[in-house]
Amino acid sequence: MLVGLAVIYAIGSVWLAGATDQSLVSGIIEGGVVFVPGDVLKAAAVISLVTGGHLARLSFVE
Ligand SMILES: O=C(O)CCCC[C@@H]1SC[C@@H]2NC(=O)N[C@@H]21
Repeated sequence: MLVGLAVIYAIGSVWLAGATDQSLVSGIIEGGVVFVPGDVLKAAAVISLVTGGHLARLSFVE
């Protein structure tokens, strides 16, 4: 999950910097860093659900 996010941040930041004619540092900040707090919370929620077995107990998840 963390590796996947890192790949998404890397691709998105480089793309954003190029598409908006910003420096790479600005692209990394606006395309990666600003999303880190929310993504950490989402990852923690998913890890909690999976390790707690809650997803497996839901009837719509086989
Ligand atoms: O098109 C947009 O408005 C921005 C999309 C950004 C998607 C990325 S995926 C990683 C990061 N975490 C999110 O929740 N959104 C951004």
